[in-house]
Amino acid sequence: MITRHEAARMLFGADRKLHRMLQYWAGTAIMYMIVIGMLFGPAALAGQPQARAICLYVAAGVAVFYPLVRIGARIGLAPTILAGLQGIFSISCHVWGYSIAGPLRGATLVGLPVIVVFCVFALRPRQTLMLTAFNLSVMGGTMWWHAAHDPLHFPPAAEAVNFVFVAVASLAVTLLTGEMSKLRARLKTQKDDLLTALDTIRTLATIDELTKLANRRHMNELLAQEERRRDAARGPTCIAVLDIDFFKRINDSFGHAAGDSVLRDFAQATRAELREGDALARWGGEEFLLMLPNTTPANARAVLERMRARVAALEPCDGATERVSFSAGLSIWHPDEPIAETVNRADKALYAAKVAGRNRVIEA
Ligand SMILES: Nc1nc2c(ncn2[C@@H]2O[C@H](COP(=O)(O)OP(=O)(O)OP(=O)(O)O)[C@@H](O)[C@H]2O)c(=O)[nH]1
Repeated sequence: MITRHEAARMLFGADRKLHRMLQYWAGTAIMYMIVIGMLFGPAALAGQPQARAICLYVAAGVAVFYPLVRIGARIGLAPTILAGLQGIFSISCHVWGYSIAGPLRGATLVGLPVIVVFCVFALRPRQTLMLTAFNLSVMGGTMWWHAAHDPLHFPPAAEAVNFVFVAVASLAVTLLTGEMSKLRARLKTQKDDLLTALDTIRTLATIDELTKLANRRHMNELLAQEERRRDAARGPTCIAVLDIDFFKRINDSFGHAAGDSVLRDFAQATRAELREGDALARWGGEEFLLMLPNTTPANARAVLERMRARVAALEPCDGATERVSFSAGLSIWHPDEPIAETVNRADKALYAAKVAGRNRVIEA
């Protein structure tokens, strides 16, 4: 059986924008049904041709707009065009209804300002004003024509008063909805600005500015995530701490800017060896933390050796003869051990690699 949610999805589509447009369509369809049904339903049922014709016209119009909205969304038809067409259709219904509703015609005038309200989300304030001007000129022309040709049923004084009322109401609604549109546009700009700011904050909170690798805070989150995911069925997780050798010498001999450049090149070279799911972060000054999930120590060592080869191939800084190298301590995470302890062991292994002469990987 189809659930309510599935039925709504079938009728209004999955896309949020289309969903909203079709909801508006449904809103107007219900409004037409109520207004036209009340004004002309009984007469149409009694076989009165004018009443039947307007009921059919409205039903056909409503039916045509449903596929038009759906197709329009697919082919990228501007919502302005659709809203304009629906506005014009609605005006024609009102004018026709006004002409044939007899003493009940005043009721159709109430609907005129409502047209503007329904179009406000798709039209810009100037377009809404144009629609209102069109609306009032067509309705005003109709009233004038009837008053001139059938003053008995359309007394000129009453028509003039009706027109003034509908014009005042329509203009007031237009101005108000115009203000609403401006407010919406301002809110949208503010929302976009906030999203951009949020994006920047997120980047600043997770990325190291110099190397563009994950920063220490983000790496801690990834480690905690890995710890929570602890899954015996998966392969082991390896952790390595990498440290550039004699980095202070680079700084001291060639300046801080050269040191920064080495850090950037180092990050780019080592990152090139990562698979999806691996993580490399700047852990501190010239120290980096590598997490390789689902990787055996032998494979982790192979990754580190490839990184070492890439780093060794980097051009030394201007004036330097020695190439950049790094030392690393590697440890495997035992699932019964806190992951921070695995990092500690890798750190100790790194120290051992430094003591043993640097430019090497030592396993904890
Ligand atoms: N250029 C630059 N240098 C940094 C940055 N962060 C830390 N450093 C420097 O990195 C150097 C690290 O020096 P040490 O801890 O003595 O290590 P090392 O010279 O690499 O010696 P070993 O690790 O024992 O091989 C210090 O001089 C820090 O000032 C940075 O962002 N940019």
